[in-house]
Amino acid sequence: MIATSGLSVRRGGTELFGGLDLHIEAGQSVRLAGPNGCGKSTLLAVFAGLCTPSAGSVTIAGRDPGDRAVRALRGFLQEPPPLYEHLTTGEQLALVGRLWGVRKKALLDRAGALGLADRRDVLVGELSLGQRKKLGYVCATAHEPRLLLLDEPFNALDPDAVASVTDDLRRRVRDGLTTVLVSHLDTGEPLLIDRTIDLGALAPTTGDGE
Ligand SMILES: Nc1ncnc2c1ncn2[C@@H]1O[C@H](COP(=O)(O)OP(=O)(O)OP(=O)(O)O)[C@@H](O)[C@H]1O
Repeated sequence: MIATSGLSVRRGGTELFGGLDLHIEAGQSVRLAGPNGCGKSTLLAVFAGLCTPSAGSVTIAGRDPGDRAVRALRGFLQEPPPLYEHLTTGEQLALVGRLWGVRKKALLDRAGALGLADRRDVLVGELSLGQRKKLGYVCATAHEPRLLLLDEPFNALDPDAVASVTDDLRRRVRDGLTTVLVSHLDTGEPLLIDRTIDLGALAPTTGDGE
């Protein structure tokens, strides 16, 4: 599903990943680990087509990460989730549903199951951090992606929400979803992680700034 060859990314005067060769097979669940600043979010951004490598290459399902077809198979829960502050929760879901051809009701039901039922007519800008995270999760998974990039999906979630999101993810993983997860939180619940990649073990090199 994901392949990198000789991948390096220059950010903030630091060269990250040092020529990383990586293969993540379809259906695998991978956790990116390592200390603050080692490049976990940056690697997700590369997989999302939002950050261009300074060296090497990356493909998703054999294509460039920015390819249109890749966008349809990939979901990305960013930290923080990009949402429209001036839309209501219901309008945000309707917008995402329209983009992907998914019924608004189905998305409202999923949001309701995460405890957002009474937030439907509330502006996104007036949601709490945890509520935004839940909404971001529903949006990121609205089109039933085959690849899901997750940046701190459990941040700010209460224990019930952690359990609900974990259950949802486990179901998707069992159905063949490929996941790349960044999380500092040990939820205490196995997420069916096949492999942990320690980016901290790849020493960054410092040089001229970007
Ligand atoms: N927008 C940016 N512009 C310049 N440098 C950046 C930018 N975002 C991140 N960096 C730098 O890139 C490096 C990797 O950052 P990144 O956020 O990917 O690390 P991380 O492992 O996800 O960290 P954390 O665990 O704190 O979330 C850091 O040295 C950081 O300063």
